[in-house]
Amino acid sequence: MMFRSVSVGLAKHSLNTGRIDNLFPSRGNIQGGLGRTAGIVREFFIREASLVVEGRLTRGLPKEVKIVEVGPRDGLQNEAKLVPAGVKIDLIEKLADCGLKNIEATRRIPGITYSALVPNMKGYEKARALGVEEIAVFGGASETFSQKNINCSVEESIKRFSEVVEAARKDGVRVRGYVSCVAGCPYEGHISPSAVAKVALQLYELGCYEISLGDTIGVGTPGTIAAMLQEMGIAVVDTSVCGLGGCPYAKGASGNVATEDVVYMLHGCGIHTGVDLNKLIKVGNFISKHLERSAGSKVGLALKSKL
Ligand SMILES: CC(C)(COP(=O)([O-])OP(=O)([O-])OC[C@H]1O[C@@H](n2cnc3c(N)ncnc32)[C@H](O)[C@@H]1OP(=O)([O-])[O-])[C@@H](O)C(=O)NCCC(=O)NCCSC(=O)C[C@@](C)(O)CC(=O)[O-]
Repeated sequence: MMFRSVSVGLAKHSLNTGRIDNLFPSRGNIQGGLGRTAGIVREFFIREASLVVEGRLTRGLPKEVKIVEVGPRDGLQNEAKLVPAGVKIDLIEKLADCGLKNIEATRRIPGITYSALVPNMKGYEKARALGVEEIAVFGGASETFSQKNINCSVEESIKRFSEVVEAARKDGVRVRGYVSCVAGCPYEGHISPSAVAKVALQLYELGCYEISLGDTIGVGTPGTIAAMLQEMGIAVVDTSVCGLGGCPYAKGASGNVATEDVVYMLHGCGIHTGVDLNKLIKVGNFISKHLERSAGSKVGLALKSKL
């Protein structure tokens, strides 16, 4: 079995420039006249660019990555300020216009796959009534988180999902499976890779076409993620515009990795996403303005004044 999707933690940590800097020792090519920070940043980009050209940085990486944009659902679910339906619809349409082809939401535009989160048959019936073509069932690798999030044990959740997946199969609806707390739980702490593998396998065997492994509270490191995954080669990443979101049932959830930052990093590594970064940054500004907060993406902040 190959898990093709990892959300949040792995991407978050691979964006950490400290770690990247440690990997590539300085070649001392800072241009004179630049300030210290600008010099370091410039040096980093020069080094990164030359490594991309040499192929050392990108060897073994996929040519293309599918981004699953979760901003309109996960991103807004924890907002104190009510986001009117009109703003949500605008957000979804603007995200689609950036080239994002997979968006977690319930607004439909031809050619875009919209998915809705479904915990049980009642949720499935509501999603079907809205005409969604894809749903996601969401379980957890931690018993306590499962109880807090969906009010049942992990075992009971799998029973509920089996009914949902069976109904979806009959209706020709695709089902994605989420496993939360794969790198740690806010209530139980360490979660063993075998607990993650067990739930992931159950979801896969039920018929989920893709399993999204969520580091719900953002505690994973390359070390913990590598211990969990036997096969790497991940080419699907869940992200949220502006880094919005976080599960309200996971205390300490630190939000999601920002779509803008992931797209920037992937493009910088020569990996195709089909997403227009400039447009995406504008969408980030649009929703940040509405939520009255500064952009949650580093790239959004850095490039804001240039657009
Ligand atoms: C799952 C339930 C509904 C179980 O809730 P429950 O109380 O165990 O359900 P129940 O079957 O006993 O029913 C109780 C009442 O809820 C109603 N009900 C039952 N089901 C539904 C439904 N689907 N839609 C609307 N209403 C529903 C049902 O009809 C009944 O209403 P009453 O008859 O008493 O008036 C509840 O625990 C719940 O709503 N949990 C919230 C889950 C949630 O939204 N979590 C956040 C998203 S998960 C996340 O963010 C993590 C993720 C996915 O992003 C990945 C990651 O980062 O890790």
